[in-house]
Amino acid sequence: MRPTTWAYAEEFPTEPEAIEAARRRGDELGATPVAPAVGAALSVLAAATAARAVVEIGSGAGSSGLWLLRGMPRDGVLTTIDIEPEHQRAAKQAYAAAGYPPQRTRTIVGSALAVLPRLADRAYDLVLVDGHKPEYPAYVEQALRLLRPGGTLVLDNMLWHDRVGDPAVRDETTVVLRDLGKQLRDDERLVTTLLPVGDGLLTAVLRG
Ligand SMILES: C[S@@+](CC[C@H](N)C(=O)[O-])C[C@H]1O[C@@H](n2cnc3c(N)ncnc32)[C@H](O)[C@@H]1O
Repeated sequence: MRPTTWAYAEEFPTEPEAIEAARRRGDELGATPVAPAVGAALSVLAAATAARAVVEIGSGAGSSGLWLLRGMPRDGVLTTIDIEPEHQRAAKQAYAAAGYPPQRTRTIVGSALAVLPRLADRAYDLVLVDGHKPEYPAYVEQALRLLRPGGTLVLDNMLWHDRVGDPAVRDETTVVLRDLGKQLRDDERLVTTLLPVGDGLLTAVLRG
């Protein structure tokens, strides 16, 4: 694909003002927010699957959560986890500033690997993974337990800054993400694709 076409597609979505503000806050806090094209894909996935119960690992300052909420049905609830209280505070403010009532979000401060085991089995329609990259395999193990049959698993950064696609790059995080992508691709329980949007959005549906 020509770089101009690529850039056109990446810049195609219109970013709502409240999400732009959350993205800027995320950048300030060092909680790298999803790019608008990734966010728009999250909205579409949430809308296409009418995801009412969503878990997010890595709230940041709320960008990805706002994109998800945008696509979810009006009575949908986003459960979002972040280890940094300051990030979670910023995310909460972002949801309120965008007009979402508090009952639409459940914000949890804590380590994802401590929080996830407390969430119910087969109770969620969609799980977004955007936390600490080396922990992705452990998040996935939990996510597959949380998802209902037919539910959607989404992992951001699965191309990891152009590193995953280059076999010569073998640092620890890259290898973890590369191996995980292939493992999910080959998992018979899942229907999987790696969308080359933003930094790579691996999307998988748990077969019913
Ligand atoms: C890439 S940022 C998430 C950005 C967010 N999804 C967005 O679009 O605005 C990663 C987030 O994961 C959080 N995080 C890192 N390690 C974590 C852990 N072990 N448990 C939960 N959250 C973690 C960080 O504090 C950070 O806010």
